[in-house]
Amino acid sequence: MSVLTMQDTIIQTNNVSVYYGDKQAVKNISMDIERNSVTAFIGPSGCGKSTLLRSLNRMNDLVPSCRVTGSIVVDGIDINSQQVNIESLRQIVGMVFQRANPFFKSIYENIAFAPRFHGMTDRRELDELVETSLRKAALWDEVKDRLRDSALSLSGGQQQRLCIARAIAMQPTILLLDEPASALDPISTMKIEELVTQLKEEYTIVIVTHNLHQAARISDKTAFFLLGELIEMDETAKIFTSPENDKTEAYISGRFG
Ligand SMILES: Nc1ncnc2c1ncn2[C@@H]1O[C@H](COP(=O)(O)OP(=O)(O)OP(=O)(O)O)[C@@H](O)[C@H]1O
Repeated sequence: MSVLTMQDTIIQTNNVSVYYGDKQAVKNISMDIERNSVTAFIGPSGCGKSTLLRSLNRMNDLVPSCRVTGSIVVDGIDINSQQVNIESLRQIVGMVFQRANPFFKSIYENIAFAPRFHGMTDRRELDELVETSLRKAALWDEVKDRLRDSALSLSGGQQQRLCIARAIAMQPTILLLDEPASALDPISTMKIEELVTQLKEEYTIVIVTHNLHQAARISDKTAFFLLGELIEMDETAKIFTSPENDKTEAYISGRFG
C-alpha cells in the first residue's frame, strides 16, 4: 500500500463484530473509508447499518448489552482502547440522527451550548462560531434574524440542519449521519443532500440511508450489507451499474429489501 493511500484512509475497521447479548448484529466487517469522501451504508432493515455506524464513535457504549470486537482505527487512534477519551472521540466523530433532536433552547444556544461548556466563553468568539456553523449547514440566511427563537419553532428540515450545525460547531473531522433525511419532505431532503455534497470538502461523511437514489446521488463509495455482513463495498457508480455480487444486484434492482 502506498503512503498516499494510507494517508487517505481515515477510518479503518478490521474484523469488527457487534453483539447485542448473544445476538451478532454485525459480522466481521473490514473496511477502509477515505478522508473527505461520502460513504453510504445501504441494505435491508435490520442488516446492521446503524449498529456499525454507531460503533464508529462508540455510541453503542450506551447500550449495556452491546459488545464490539475487532479493531476500529479513526484518524490513527484505536478507538476501542481503554485510553480513549469518549468525549474527545465524539468531538472528532460527530453524529446526526434520523429524528432531529434539537435542545429545548434557542437556535443560538443549540450551537453555543457545547462549545461554551468546553471552555469557549468569549461572546464574540461564540457569535462567530454560531454564524460559521449555521452558514456551513446552509441555515444562516433562514435564521439570522431569529437566533433567540426556540429551535422548536423551526421546520423539521431546518431542525435537522440545525443539528448538523450543532455537530459542525464542535469542529469534527468525521460526520456520521443516520438516515438524516428519512423523516423529511422532498425539498428538505434535497437541501440535506446538497449540504452533504458541500460538507465533504471539509469533513468525511458516512451516511446510512434507505433511499437508494439518495445513495447513488451523493456518495462516492457505497457499502451493501445483508444480515450483518458486508456483501460488497465499491465506488458508488460501480455498485449501482455493475456490482460484483448477485445479492447486491438483486437489492439495488429492487428484488428484495
Ligand atoms: N439496542 C438494541 N438491542 C438489541 N438489539 C438491537 C439493538 N439495536 C439493534 N438491534 C438489532 O441488531 C440488528 C441490526 O440493527 P440495526 O438497527 O443496526 O440495523 P439497520 O440495518 O440499521 O436497520 P434499519 O435500516 O431498520 O435502521 C437488528 O436485528 C436489530 O434488531
